[in-house]
Amino acid sequence: MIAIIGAGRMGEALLAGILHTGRDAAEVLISEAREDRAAELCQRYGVAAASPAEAAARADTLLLAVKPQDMVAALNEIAPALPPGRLVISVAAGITTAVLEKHLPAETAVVRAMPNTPALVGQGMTAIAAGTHTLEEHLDRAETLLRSVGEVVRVPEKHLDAVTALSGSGPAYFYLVAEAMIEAGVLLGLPRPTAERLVTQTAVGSAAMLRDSGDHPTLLREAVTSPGGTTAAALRELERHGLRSAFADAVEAACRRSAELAEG
Ligand SMILES: NC(=O)C1=CN([C@@H]2O[C@H](COP(=O)(O)OP(=O)(O)OC[C@H]3O[C@@H](n4cnc5c(N)ncnc54)[C@H](OP(=O)(O)O)[C@@H]3O)[C@@H](O)[C@H]2O)C=CC1
Ligand SMILES: O=C(O)[C@@H]1CCC=N1
Repeated sequence: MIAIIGAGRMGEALLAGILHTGRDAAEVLISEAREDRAAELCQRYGVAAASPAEAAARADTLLLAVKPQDMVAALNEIAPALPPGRLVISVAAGITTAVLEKHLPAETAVVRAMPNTPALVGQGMTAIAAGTHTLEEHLDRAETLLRSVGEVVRVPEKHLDAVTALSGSGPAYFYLVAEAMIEAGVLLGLPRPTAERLVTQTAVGSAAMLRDSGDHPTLLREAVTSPGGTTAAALRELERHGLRSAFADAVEAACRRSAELAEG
């Protein structure tokens, strides 16, 4: 039995992804603070709801997806009901395995994970790191579970704030670029639905090339950039507006914020 504690946006993405891979809904519990949200998800996905303590007592694997600011309160709710031998996976930004272990019974196996919302469609990217009492078997279990919603990599925990800044928050950066491109198309007089369709399929096609061609992004970009052509004119403007340093600063800010969230 798996329990998802905190079924907000990320919790739902993981829930949908896990069920999509054929796991029986009777084997999944959700625990969600907002009752109307819990009822809606139970109806949509056919899972049952439980209190955090009941979920802790019944599930072998607990997936904690509450906001970092709510994590200690959630840990305090589940800790008294958690039998030995359970696996606790947290997806909260910034919350270290040391914090998780401090608020759980001694020797609890914890895994800190950083997924992203494309898990909802089975295209997530998750990085995982082990806690002090986490055995290979626990990491394998976490990896198998999270692989049901996309790709998984193992990283040392010291890299998880950077991972959070890059792939955890990353979908938002791509969506912002998509929004900006759609607006630029509308500015040039394209009907909005046409601009949306052009940008969406361009994003999908570019992502497929990035993943499947085996070529570095630089090579792919160069292949689009004809000498003296339109792309070179556009890229010069993006460089002039500091796109690369904007990304460097943005990702650094996200990494710093992730580290701050650990401090509560
Ligand atoms: N959104 C994303 O793309 C990603 C998010 N994450 C991490 O996932 C976590 C959740 O983020 P997100 O889904 O965006 O946030 P949400 O606020 O959408 O979801 C969290 C949910 O948990 C509920 N909740 C709070 N406390 C408890 C509790 N004790 N027991 C049960 N439910 C509780 C909240 O209710 P209420 O609103 O009433 O507080 C809310 O519905 C965060 O820690 C975030 O860092 C990780 C990777 C990506
Ligand atoms: O914005 C956040 O804090 C969370 C963590 C990564 C993505 N969303």
